[in-house]
Amino acid sequence: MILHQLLTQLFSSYPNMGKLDLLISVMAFVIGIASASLLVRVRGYLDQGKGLPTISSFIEYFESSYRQKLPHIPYIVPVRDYTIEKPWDKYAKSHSDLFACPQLSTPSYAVYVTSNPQATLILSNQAGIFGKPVEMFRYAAISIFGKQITSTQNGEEHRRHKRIVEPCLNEGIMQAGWEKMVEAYDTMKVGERIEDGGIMEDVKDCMIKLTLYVFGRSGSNFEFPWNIPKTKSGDEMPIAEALHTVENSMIAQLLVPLWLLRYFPLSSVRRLGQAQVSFVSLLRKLYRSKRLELDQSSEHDSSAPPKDILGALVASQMSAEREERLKAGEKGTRIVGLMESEIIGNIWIFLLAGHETTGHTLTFLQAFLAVYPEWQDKLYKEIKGICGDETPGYRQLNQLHLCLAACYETIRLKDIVMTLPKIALKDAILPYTTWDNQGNVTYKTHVIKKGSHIIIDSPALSLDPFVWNDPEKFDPTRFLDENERASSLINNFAGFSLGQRQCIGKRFAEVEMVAYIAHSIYEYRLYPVSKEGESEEEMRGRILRGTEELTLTPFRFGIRYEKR
Ligand code: HEM
Repeated sequence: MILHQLLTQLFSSYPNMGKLDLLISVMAFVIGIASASLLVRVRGYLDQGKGLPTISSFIEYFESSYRQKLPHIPYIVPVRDYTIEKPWDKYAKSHSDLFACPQLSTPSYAVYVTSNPQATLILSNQAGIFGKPVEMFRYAAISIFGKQITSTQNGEEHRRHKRIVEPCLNEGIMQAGWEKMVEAYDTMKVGERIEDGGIMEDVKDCMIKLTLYVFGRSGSNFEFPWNIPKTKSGDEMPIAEALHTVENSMIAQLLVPLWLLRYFPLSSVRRLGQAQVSFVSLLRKLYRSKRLELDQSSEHDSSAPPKDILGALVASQMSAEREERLKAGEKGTRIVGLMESEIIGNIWIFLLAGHETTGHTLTFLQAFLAVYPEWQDKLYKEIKGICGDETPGYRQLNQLHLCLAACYETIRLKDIVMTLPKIALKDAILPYTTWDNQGNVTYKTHVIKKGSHIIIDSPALSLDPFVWNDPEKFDPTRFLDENERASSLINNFAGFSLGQRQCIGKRFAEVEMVAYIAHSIYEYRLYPVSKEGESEEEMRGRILRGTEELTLTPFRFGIRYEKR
């Protein structure tokens, strides 16, 4: 209507011009103004980055799931400038640990990438000045089932989620996590036929199944067969199959709308939609029945906290509601804690953030141990020294320092999450350093305008030679307590992020990983499986490499498990 009126007015104002010519002229004028304002903005961001080395790009470069798949086109799609193979290289070449990264696709804000340790601490700890860029695609996409903690902004919204989510990862859940991992490990040995030794053909696939199994069993005691059968299409899928299918198609689940998945002409794609629908509907039913169960049991006995994550989440929510009722009496009708969709969203994020990260770390860890067998001997010595002839148990967890250090060292060298984006909520100043060929460092600062995005380049930070001795070397002892630099290194280690937004499942991941590694090294020696005609060097390169999917993802490789 408005458009019609505008056009009528326009045509009557220029009666001597043809309608088509007039329209073309107006469009050219609008495009010209838009391009000029874009250029002015980009120019502004170039000015903001003055004095810094620059990597320009036409695309939103920090959405990791796709950048590695694109061809390298300088200034347009500068794939090689951000290589995941050698993350520190770009800083080494430019002698600076802060870059300006103007992106034509995001003209409303400036973008920077940093690997500076002090800047990382400031960005992580000053939550009122640096928030989360929650409008970024990655955070918006993962809220498909309901808002969840990872995509909340610092402050009230994040506190509301954390208040409910954090208490559910309690001591009981940690112990259950250990027990379920041991159960998963035993199931895996049978499923992969390696009980008496043999080849695990696809380590990544096995570790993903393993951590999914742990999530399913500690999530809500779901039945989890090692080889999950496929149900007929059209049926509601059993939870293990729904979980497994959703997990296997994470990028499609996040990118493709549900209606398209459900009505797509190919049955294999429709199956993905069916898995999503089943997954959410099963979680909803479980949530409601858990509430009912806890409601009834609390009338008789409130002493035993639930030992499954869903139960603990529901208990945490119900306790927030009870607290509110006590405070407000009969008037206590205000909604507190999380809505049902947010509970589902948080269970989903536990799955998404929890099992793939842990599975990939365990895969890379086994690759490191297979190519550096001396570390297997050291781990075995620690495990035997602490557990003797008993198989490792949860009570020994806090003594297995080298096992835990090996997990940290793996994440240092193979940073699974890869980028930690932040947004300046106010104008701010960030430190950075430059250095000359002799290694003489100059400390500098840069003004960051409100609204700018700053990406913490955690893989590069973990390889910074000014922080880590011999950074490329796999050496877990750098994380041991007796090493005097260890505590300061751990405090600055960004593999689990830092500050208020640090990984909430860090301890759970540590429990799972130490349980697996302590059990497997206690029982087996691990050997890499080479391909025919492959040199030692090539084999190492192959099994230690990864690619970018949702997280840093190992390629397919096998490991021979030999019984000790
Ligand atoms: C080796 C395993 C893991 C690694 C390396 C890891 C790493 C990370 C990182 C780097 C972040 C920050 C992400 C960002 O700011 O965008 C994060 C956040 C998070 N992680 Fe993990 N994680 C691991 C395991 C887990 C597990 C097992 C769980 C759940 C049980 C979990 C749940 C979460 C949640 C809920 C957040 C969001 C926290 C918040 O925003 O307050 N993670 N993780």
